[in-house]
Amino acid sequence: MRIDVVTIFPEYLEPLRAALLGKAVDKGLISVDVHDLRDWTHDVHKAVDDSPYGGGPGMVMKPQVWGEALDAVCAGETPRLVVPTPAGRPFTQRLAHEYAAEPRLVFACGRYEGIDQRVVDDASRRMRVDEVSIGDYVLVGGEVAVLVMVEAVVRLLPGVLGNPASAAQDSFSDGLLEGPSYTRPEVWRDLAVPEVLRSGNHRLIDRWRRDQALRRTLERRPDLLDALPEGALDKHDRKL
Ligand SMILES: Oc1ccccc1-c1ccno1
Repeated sequence: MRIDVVTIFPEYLEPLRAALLGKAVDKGLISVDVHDLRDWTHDVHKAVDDSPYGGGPGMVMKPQVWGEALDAVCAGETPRLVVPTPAGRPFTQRLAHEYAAEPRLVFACGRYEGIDQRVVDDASRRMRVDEVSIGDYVLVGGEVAVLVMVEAVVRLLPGVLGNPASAAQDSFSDGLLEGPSYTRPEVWRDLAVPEVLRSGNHRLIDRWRRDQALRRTLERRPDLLDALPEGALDKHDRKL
């Protein structure tokens, strides 16, 4: 997978070269190129924003600069363009899986009051464009959202995680939140590991884990239960 990021703060994306993601680059599983948007300015001040039409607070990122940058960065194999924005569709594990199947992703990091909408409208004439939110809160810029999305996507690629089964048992992989996890010692500060996990009875252990996941999902994210496909809950699940 080829990943490109366009930003006015390239240093914000340094974590993409560290740890798991850095290893994925070293293994040749992904390539990551970060581009400074200001490289496509032509004025001495390297201006990337301007006042909003219609008035209002803040500044809007200029279409000319973004247009030239995306023309250059998106050249070659047509990418899927992802634009983080608080006004975007939710970024979910399902969307992460979709992105993990893409050969090329380009991320456009907006700042200020956002990017002139015509940049998305123009790009949509040549490639698939997603305006995506990582949650219902406001950040200063899209860089942090890109770090979140790239990590969620790249960990799904074959060969990235040490144990591929981990991704298969993720929270959300079966539509539910993951239940609690435990490791040694058996008792810690008078708190004991649930006995069933030490029983060696894997049928009971699997049932207990499923019950814990259902209870946690019901308590914290009942909306996920409503979104489960027909037949996802068996008769035991429905008794909880
Ligand atoms: O708040 C933002 C500002 C710029 C770019 C993205 C965001 C955002 C907030 C939530 N998801 O994305």
